[in-house]
Amino acid sequence: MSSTLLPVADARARLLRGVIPLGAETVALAEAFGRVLARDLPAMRTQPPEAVSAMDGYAVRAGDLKDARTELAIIGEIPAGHPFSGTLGSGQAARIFTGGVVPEGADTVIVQENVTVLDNQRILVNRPEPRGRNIRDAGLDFVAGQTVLKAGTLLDPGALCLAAASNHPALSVVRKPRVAVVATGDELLPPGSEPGPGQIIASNSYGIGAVASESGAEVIDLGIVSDREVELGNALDRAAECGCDILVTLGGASVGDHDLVRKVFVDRGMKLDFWKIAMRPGKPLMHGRYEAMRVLGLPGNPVSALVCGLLFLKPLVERLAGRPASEVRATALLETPLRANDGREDYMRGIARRDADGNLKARAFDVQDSSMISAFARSNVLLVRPPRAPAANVGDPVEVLVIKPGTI
Ligand SMILES: Nc1nc2c(c(=O)[nH]1)N[C@H]1C(S)=C(S)[C@@H](COP(=O)(O)OP(=O)(O)OC[C@H]3O[C@@H](n4cnc5c(N)ncnc54)[C@H](O)[C@@H]3O)O[C@H]1N2
Ligand code: MOO
Repeated sequence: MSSTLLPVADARARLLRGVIPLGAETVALAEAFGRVLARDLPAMRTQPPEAVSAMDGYAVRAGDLKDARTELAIIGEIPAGHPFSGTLGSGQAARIFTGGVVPEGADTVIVQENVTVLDNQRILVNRPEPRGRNIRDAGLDFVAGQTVLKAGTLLDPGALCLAAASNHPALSVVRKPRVAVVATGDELLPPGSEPGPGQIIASNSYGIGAVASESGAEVIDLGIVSDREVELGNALDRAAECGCDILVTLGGASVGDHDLVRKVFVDRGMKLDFWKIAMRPGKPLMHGRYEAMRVLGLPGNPVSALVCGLLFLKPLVERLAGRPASEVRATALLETPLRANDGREDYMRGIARRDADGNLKARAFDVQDSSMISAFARSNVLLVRPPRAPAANVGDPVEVLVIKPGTI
């Protein structure tokens, strides 16, 4: 049966084929953290705008400092933001502070630790310094018109600082993908409810919403709808009306009499791209297009939804958001044996750790039921078992998809 299922790599390639970053919008600098620059950013000014002192000390002429110790006359004081209007002549010094503009005539700054103050008009420079010491030339950091950040840059703390210093109060960034999430199922209630017989708490929206927003999306929670055609159809309309780029459905993806998502959506005009992939967990994954919107149907089992979210929703959102793919994989050595795999690529919940020698070791949990949220929450990796992988022994290499990068 599994030979008819679409391989995971093919499904991912189909999903991402031709996907390019969304259009641009302008946001204030204070809102731009984590966004992606839509255009090259030119500096609107030169930094520093003039030669400035890198230290607290005295601006001098290096040519005056021939002797081991030189006495100089102080002609003024230059704090940052208060340039000196005069010119420094031979035998003269100006008190200067870090960031102060180096006055005309001066070419060197002596740190105050190397100076003896004789009185408030004279100093003794205790040792000569090479010309240019402790001066930041104009344009050391960047010059006006220079491209300081390239289109596609993720606006991290350093990039934001640079954009601000270049005098941009707002930035043109890639629009955030809008991702609507709808949970389907008669048995579902929101957290904080008092479930009746057969009812459970809908958890998947929270995990999937987090995957989407972590990947750069704006998430719109469309709540819970029952397994009724009219409600599912309404959810599709609501997502399309709110201009969503992606609608994620949770549950109702399989073959049961109440698994209606695909049927209802196809009846309403969704173009089905694929349904059912050779993956465990996550076999009933569905992808389609409805008008301008992509539809990703994730299975209802919480672990299936989360694994599909990481493998499909995350790279799709990242691509639309203009972000680099953040998926991290590594090779680990097995700490426990694994059985031979069947025809579905298996993503086993497990734990990886570094041993005393720095080798990455991984083990899968004994029970791999796709309903077990607790096991997923404890995992820091998924052990990836290709279709038909033979049994593996302790010490054999295994590919791991790292889901908590900070932990190994
Ligand atoms: N005869 C077959 N039965 C099933 C097959 C199959 O091939 N033949 N596939 C199984 C696999 S694999 C999966 S995965 C599940 C997924 O099915 P659905 O996507 O239709 O999911 P549901 O039936 O709606 O729910 C499954 C399970 O998860 C719970 N659930 C659903 N939504 C949520 C939510 N938002 N938060 C928490 N838990 C949720 C739901 O109550 C069910 O227990 O189908 C197998 N069956
Ligand atoms: O594919 Mo289902 O996701 O095995 O549980």
